[in-house]
Amino acid sequence: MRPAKDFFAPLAVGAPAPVHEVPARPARMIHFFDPSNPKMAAKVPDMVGTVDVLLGNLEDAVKAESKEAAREGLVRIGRDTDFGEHTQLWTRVNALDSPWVLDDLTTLVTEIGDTLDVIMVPKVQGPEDIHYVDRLLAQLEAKAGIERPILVHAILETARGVANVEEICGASPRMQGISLGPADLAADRRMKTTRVGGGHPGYLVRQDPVAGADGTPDYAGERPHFQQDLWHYTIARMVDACAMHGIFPYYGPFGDIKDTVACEDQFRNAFLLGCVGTWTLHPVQVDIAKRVFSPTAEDVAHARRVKEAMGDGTGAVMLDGKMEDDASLKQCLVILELADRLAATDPELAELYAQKEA
Ligand SMILES: CC(=O)SCCNC(=O)CCNC(=O)[C@H](O)C(C)(C)COP(=O)(O)OP(=O)(O)OC[C@H]1O[C@@H](n2cnc3c(N)ncnc32)[C@H](O)[C@@H]1OP(=O)(O)O
Ligand SMILES: CC(=O)C(=O)O
Ligand SMILES: [Mg+2]
Repeated sequence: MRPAKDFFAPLAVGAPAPVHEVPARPARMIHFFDPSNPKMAAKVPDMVGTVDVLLGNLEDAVKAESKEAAREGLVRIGRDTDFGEHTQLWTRVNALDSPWVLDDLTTLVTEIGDTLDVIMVPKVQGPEDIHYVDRLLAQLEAKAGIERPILVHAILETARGVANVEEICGASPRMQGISLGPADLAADRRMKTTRVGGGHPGYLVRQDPVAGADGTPDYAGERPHFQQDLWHYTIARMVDACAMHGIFPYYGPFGDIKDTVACEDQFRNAFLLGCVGTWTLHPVQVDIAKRVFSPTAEDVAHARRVKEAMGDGTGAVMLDGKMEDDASLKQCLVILELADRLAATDPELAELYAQKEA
């Protein structure tokens, strides 16, 4: 165990000092692209400013024969692209047990480490995986003369990872956040869904049977049923672990690209439960993520009214027939803080929220 006094000490001589608080930069959508795919890579410069995070993916979805091309492509993009003030560059490296990850980390940190904001580590099993990456990054940062620490994001996609999620979140001051990895997690848990995220029509609850003419339950009669969220438990657990450690939870991929309606539902469930963003796999998902992970103008206006009505923040008042008090004010302050943060980087939202105020 690392004692508290050493928690924020650099792990290599010459490495930058770890951050004491993870910067709350907007990351409503982490947009995935394959740097070995020339068509996708060519679109990256035009996406700057339209997405909060561009993520060069090196892991799953990149063919084994293209791993080196993806790594080299990402180095080129990192060197040649101006990411501006508001779009971050992240990467997802290959898994820690793969033959590619050591070269991924070594190459990326030494070649474009000062441009990379966050490294996403897949299939994290426990704090030991984060400790390994933490020390190695410190060594590489020192070697490359990088002046601010690169942050680490873990994907929650194994049963062991879920069991250890609190320890993973607290394993290093580099920990920026966690994303749900529903595909690998489903396989690892031996769940029986073959979908990449989203619900399943078989996972439902059904209303009790009503009594038939003879007074006995009519099991064959019409009985409303409702599809349930397969991911609720894991997302809720991830949100609590992240909140406890002051880092950020994200929904992951929604693989049914054509089903934009269910995609929006899944994203919104995650937003309401506390996630700050999601992955976008295709350009069609970007606006959905932007819409869902930005509070609505109505929510912002309501939160402002509660804040106003609550004066010094204590006591209870009635507003539109509803009780508001110290606790509901805190809920409203969450919305207002997020709205202010997003408006600072998104002029359209700034205007929308200001209009509602006028
Ligand atoms: C479980 C996990 O690990 S999830 C994370 C790993 N998976 C990924 O990263 C997947 C990323 N996304 C993709 O690979 C692709 O979007 C696919 C394979 C899902 C669909 O690709 P396509 O069949 O080419 O989609 P489609 O034909 O609708 O693409 C339309 C245009 O958008 C482009 N495009 C598609 N996805 C992206 C993207 N993620 N970023 C930028 N541009 C994209 C295509 O190149 C195409 O460009 P064009 O009009 O110049 O030809
Ligand atoms: C997100 C991811 O990697 C997965 O679902 O497996
Ligand atoms: Mg995965």
